[in-house]
Amino acid sequence: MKTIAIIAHDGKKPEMVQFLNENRDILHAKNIRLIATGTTGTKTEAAGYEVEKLLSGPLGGDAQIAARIAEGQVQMVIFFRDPLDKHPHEPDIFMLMRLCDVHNVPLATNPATAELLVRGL
Ligand SMILES: O=C(CO)COP(=O)(O)O
Repeated sequence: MKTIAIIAHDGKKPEMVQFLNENRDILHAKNIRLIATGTTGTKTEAAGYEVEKLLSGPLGGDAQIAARIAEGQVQMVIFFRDPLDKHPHEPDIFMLMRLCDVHNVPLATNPATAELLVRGL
């Protein structure tokens, strides 16, 4: 079973919910397991998905997902970043993205890319 980590900054959470709604069939058909940072996870549950919720991003959620990536437990990351906002946990965000590259884990940072990745599952 593949695990996808999903994360969205506040300004991008509506787009994440829309993405999850639009891709429900494929995610269910492929038996995907979801993990998420705290608030993104709450929105994901509200959209009708089962999801393992980690800490909220600013409290270490990105770092927790980064650790899972380093341990080989995550096969894809969908991270809708808000490029127009500042984030106090920027170092954690960079660490997560860096570890995707270190471990060759597909990373989508916008819905157009995420759509292509999910179609390739
Ligand atoms: O801050 C985040 C990613 O950097 C997201 O965290 P939340 O899902 O808890 O809002």
